[in-house]
Amino acid sequence: MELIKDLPDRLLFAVPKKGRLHTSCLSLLEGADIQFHRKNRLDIALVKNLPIALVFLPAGDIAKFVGEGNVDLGITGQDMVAEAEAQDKVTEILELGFGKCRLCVQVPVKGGATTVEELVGKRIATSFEGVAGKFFNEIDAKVAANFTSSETKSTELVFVSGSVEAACALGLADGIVDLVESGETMQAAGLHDIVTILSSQAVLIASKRPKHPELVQTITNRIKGVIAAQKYVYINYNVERKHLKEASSITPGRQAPTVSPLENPEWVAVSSMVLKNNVAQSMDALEAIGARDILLFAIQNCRV
Ligand SMILES: Nc1ncnc2c1ncn2[C@@H]1O[C@H](COP(=O)(O)OP(=O)(O)OP(=O)(O)O)[C@@H](O)[C@H]1O
Ligand SMILES: O=P(O)(O)OC[C@H]1O[C@H](OP(=O)(O)OP(=O)(O)O)[C@H](O)[C@@H]1O
Ligand SMILES: [Mg+2]
Repeated sequence: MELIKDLPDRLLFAVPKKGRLHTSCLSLLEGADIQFHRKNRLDIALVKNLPIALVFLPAGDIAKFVGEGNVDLGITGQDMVAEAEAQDKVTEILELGFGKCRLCVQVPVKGGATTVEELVGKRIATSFEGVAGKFFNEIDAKVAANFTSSETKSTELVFVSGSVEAACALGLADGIVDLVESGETMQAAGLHDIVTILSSQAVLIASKRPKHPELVQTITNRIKGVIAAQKYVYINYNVERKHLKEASSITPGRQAPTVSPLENPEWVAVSSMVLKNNVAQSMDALEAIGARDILLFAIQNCRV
């Protein structure tokens, strides 16, 4: 097959083929000008404008492929890296700011355990057998150490691949370990969280010895640019020269603000990058020192 023949010379970049991270990954690739056409049902797509092939894989398998060096680069959740026990086998290059969630121990609100220690010896449903197993092994050992009897209780893990929240209501488990973002699914199932095992977000990961290190750097720089462009906006305003010091402290920029002279020597034009989530406060503060014609621009892309 033509496509397979082309792969050895290309950097392989694994992205989630579906699910929560898929759409955000596609817009990241578009922002980084990584152009490809994915044929229907095909999980490999050659990039048209760079020597890269995208490999569409389940988010849960990506850390393993990157860790083993089968692919150079990947995007997945930090929870998946932990579950694959790949933290030491991959380099986490960049947090991507989406797919934010927490992996939590959850129990029924009514009549459930109030501490994780109370769950020792009981049944826990989860798709995160690795992380949850390690967590409860430690709790089991801690409880056993405080117990004089020689009998140690082990918490039983019950593997379920999805809809984990249903397990308690169905009588399959006494608690669960699963992801929480808004908390909507958990609340709808009559559960609440008693412990956060880990916090997670999507990350760009690379294998320890990538076959195409320069391309890894190029893609990293491009993705950094897209993320920075999403985080910042560009502000431009006029202010009296005598207020320039205050103005600069309101909008310091990443290095320093750009200051340009105006026809009126008592005034200057200032432009600067500002964090999007601070921008209303910055505009209020600028207005308060008499700045005029305050304009805000979206940044399409940048390198910082
Ligand atoms: N509700 C959520 N909010 C934010 N991020 C999430 C959420 N659920 C999952 N994630 C992140 O997305 C990753 C992939 O989860 P996703 O649900 O897409 O995979 P999956 O459960 O294997 O697939 P599917 O649910 O389609 O069967 C998770 O490992 C986690 O990092
Ligand atoms: O706190 P929330 O915003 O409600 O999100 C949490 C839910 O999202 C994920 O499920 P997903 O939609 O992937 O379904 P799944 O159980 O089939 O994996 C996760 O497993 C939780 O069930
Ligand atoms: Mg899911």
